Amino acid sequence: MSPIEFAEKSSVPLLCINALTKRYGQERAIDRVTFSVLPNEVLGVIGPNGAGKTTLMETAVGLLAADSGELLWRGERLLASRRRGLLFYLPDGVRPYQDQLTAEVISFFASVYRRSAAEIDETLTSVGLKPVLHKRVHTLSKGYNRRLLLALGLLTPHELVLMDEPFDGFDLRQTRDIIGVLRHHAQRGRTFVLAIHQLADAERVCDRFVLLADGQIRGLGTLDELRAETSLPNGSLEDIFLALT
Ligand SMILES: Nc1ncnc2c1ncn2[C@@H]1O[C@H](COP(=O)(O)OP(=O)(O)OP(=O)(O)O)[C@@H](O)[C@H]1O
Repeated sequence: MSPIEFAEKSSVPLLCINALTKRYGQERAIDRVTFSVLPNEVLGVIGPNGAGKTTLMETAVGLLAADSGELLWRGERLLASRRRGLLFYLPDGVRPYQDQLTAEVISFFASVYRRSAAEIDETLTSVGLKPVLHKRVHTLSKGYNRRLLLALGLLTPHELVLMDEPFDGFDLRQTRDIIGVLRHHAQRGRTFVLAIHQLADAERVCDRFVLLADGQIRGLGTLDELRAETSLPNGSLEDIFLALT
């Protein structure tokens, strides 16, 4: 592919979310949310508790039915029936196959997606899961359960992986390691959408940000774009979020 073809291909959004709205009764948990996800980026959906991050992810992947709005995949309408094959979603706080050994869960997932022994080994090493392979999933600590979820996400072939609070349960050093893993996979062709409420973590891992409050987008762009928009040339993501909400 020539450099020009590559640039053109890269500038087509992988996913466009157009005016997505989801109500619970009278409450609009997300309200006409519109943004694009670019190939190979790490996009952060940032917002405080109750902002609508989980609802946005679950509506986008089709777990919840939207009240209105649509999704486009590489410019074409994406029906709910095709989403499972294109988008992989890692929810917050689930424990997959609780009674199984961690090694068995990994091995099952890897066989479904035909991963080689080398790919499995690399994934287990990168997320630091090897010390607990002999343990049953329900006995894993919160941080190790999170590592298991990350490993499962990385073993899938999906181009776009959405993760709800991927750093929850990690200390500073573990968060830094996992940020490195996600950035490495983004460089190799994966795209990530991460719902994060810790602004400092988000600032370190994400290329661009969707700032969400009360179900509505309050800001969208790179840190530099958001700094320019808020006239805060040296502002942190936290400063920007406070200025916009
Ligand atoms: N099943 C539900 N029924 C009714 N209201 C709901 C339901 N799930 C979420 N909500 C409401 O929708 C709004 C958005 O919630 P959501 O869980 O999407 O936010 P969030 O940003 O993911 O929050 P957190 O960071 O606390 O997980 C909140 O006001 C919440 O109370």
